[in-house]
Amino acid sequence: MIHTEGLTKTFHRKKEVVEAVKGIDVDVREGELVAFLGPNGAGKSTTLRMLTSLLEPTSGRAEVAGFDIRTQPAEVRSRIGYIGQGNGGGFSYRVADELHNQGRFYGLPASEYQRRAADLLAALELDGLGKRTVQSLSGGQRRRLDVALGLMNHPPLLFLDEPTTGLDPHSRANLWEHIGVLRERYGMTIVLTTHYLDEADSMAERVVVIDHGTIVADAPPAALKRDHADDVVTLVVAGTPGSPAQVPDDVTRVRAALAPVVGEVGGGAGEPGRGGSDGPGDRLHATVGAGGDVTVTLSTTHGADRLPEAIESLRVAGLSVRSAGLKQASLDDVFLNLTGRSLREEAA
Ligand SMILES: Nc1ncnc2c1ncn2[C@@H]1O[C@H](COP(=O)(O)OP(=O)(O)OP(=O)(O)O)[C@@H](O)[C@H]1O
Repeated sequence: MIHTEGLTKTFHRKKEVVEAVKGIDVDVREGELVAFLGPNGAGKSTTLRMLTSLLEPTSGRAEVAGFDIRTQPAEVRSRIGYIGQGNGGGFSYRVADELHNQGRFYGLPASEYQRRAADLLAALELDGLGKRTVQSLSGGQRRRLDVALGLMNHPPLLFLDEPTTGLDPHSRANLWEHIGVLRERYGMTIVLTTHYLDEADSMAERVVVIDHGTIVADAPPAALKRDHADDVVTLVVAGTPGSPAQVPDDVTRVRAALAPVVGEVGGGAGEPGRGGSDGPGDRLHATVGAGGDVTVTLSTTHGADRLPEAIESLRVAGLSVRSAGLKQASLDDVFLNLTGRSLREEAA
């Protein structure tokens, strides 16, 4: 559906030169749901605007739905839907009129655009609102109208630029539900941008992480987390009551008990474990707190498995676990490890 080679875009604004996109190579297969994830100004919208033929690339090439974005923009446009960041409907217009006008733009006969409009209003739970003006709709309804407008030409490929930004959590979930239904019904390929980490994680089949105009990672969310981030298991183990002289023994006992869980290579504080320097492996840190308890943190790719194994190993060794916790790897950890910055903090 999409194939790009070295796509770039440089803006010249007065004396300022902004290299918004610095060489994007990406392929999207038919039926995929791909999220472009990155902080503000990363180049996501600019990439989307080039792929939709709204913006001419500075260099590089791209084929979208089988057509060249530079030389065959009309063919591209007739096969895509594009839902930009702003609301598409004119505020004082009626909902149904907006949809019908969109159908006319695509040269559909009246019977066809009326049928499609009615179908989409029903599919997006907007039925009954056709006669209302756009400005009278709620934020979530307005965004769903945007989606309906983008689907009037039944495009095989849909671009959504930050579809859920500004919506409350309920409306976000609701819009996603509708996108899922539409995808099933029309078998669309979907490319969207977002800076909601949770959304990219749970909804996208593939996440393309963009930073400073380049792709820094491109994989399914689970693979990104496996390859670029760790789960962290935290355990507090009761120390032996008595003199401070026993402290090193407690740490040694805890380490010995956890050695089979961590694996043959892992175990040294701060040392790379399985996976070596090529990727994250198990890493164990054990320190003694003021109260004499041993705090263990285990960085691992399989936290949900390691946590019960670790508790059981400590129990078998006669050690008592006071508390245990698991923080699973997130796409923010992935972004942090790849760029040295937190996407969550930048968004805030
Ligand atoms: N028309 C333009 N003229 C000059 N600079 C531009 C123009 N459009 C975008 N830029 C700049 O290009 C860079 C990338 O912008 P872009 O909108 O693609 O980022 P983004 O990742 O979509 O960000 P956001 O999440 O905020 O939408 C930014 O520095 C932006 O200021």
